[in-house]
Amino acid sequence: MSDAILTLRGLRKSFGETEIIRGVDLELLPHERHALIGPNGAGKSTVFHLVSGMLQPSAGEIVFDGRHIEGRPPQEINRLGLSRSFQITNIFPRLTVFENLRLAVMRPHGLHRKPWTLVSRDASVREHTERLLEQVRLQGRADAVAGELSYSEQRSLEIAMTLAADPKVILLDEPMAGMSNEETAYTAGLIREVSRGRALLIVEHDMQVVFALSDRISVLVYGQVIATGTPAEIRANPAVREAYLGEEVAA
Ligand SMILES: Nc1ncnc2c1ncn2[C@@H]1O[C@H](COP(=O)(O)OP(=O)(O)OP(=O)(O)O)[C@@H](O)[C@H]1O
Repeated sequence: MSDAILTLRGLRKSFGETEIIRGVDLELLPHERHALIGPNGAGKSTVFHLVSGMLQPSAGEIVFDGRHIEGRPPQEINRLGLSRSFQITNIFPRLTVFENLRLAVMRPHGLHRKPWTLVSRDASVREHTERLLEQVRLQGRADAVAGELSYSEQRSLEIAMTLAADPKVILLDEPMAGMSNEETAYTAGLIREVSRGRALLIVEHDMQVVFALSDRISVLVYGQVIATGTPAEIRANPAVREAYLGEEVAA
């Protein structure tokens, strides 16, 4: 019996004749920060698409919190407590920060239309939204139009939206892409805070961030996990250095 909150077993995905994910095994423990790294085209985003339900696996199992979720629709997987970062394109640019986040908070409550609960629900939705804004330090920007936020502020909003349903597992796909060093450091700190008490699976190309943030790292090369271990173990692994890291992080 495994303690993992998320388990991938023999996961495979082909596009036409080409097998891109070639038997991936991976375990995410309940409170760990786990990075999935690997060269361009290794299949990292495809793994995320499979786990979040955007793509159907060709074979294999995905077990989340004791339930098989392979092939289930994204909304259902999300409702079970696995949340993938919303891309910036999911932010409504003309709505305010508060309005965007409130929509994300309301989504898991469904569309119950019981008038006698509306007032109390409104208050709790507002409270929850404010708490999330504080958590990602956007409370001062609540009334700003989302489309006018800076890039890293948009990413913070995106992270808050990911947290809205209080997920057990968060998947973040390249959250630092396109950021300056300063923005990267800020966002890394934020991710560290908001992932506390949850499991995080992150795909990120910035190796400094990956090695500083992760409890464990899995290395995906050509659709297979060639190693999983602590940052120190991964850094010292000869196969990983040969296939991916090279001398970059050898020091
Ligand atoms: N829908 C698709 N149809 C056909 N091939 C695809 C499809 N999606 C991805 N691929 C191919 O699968 C391979 C893995 O892509 P994927 O985006 O998962 O890699 P990645 O590790 O996330 O890469 P990067 O680090 O560059 O983001 C690539 O060769 C890509 O061209």
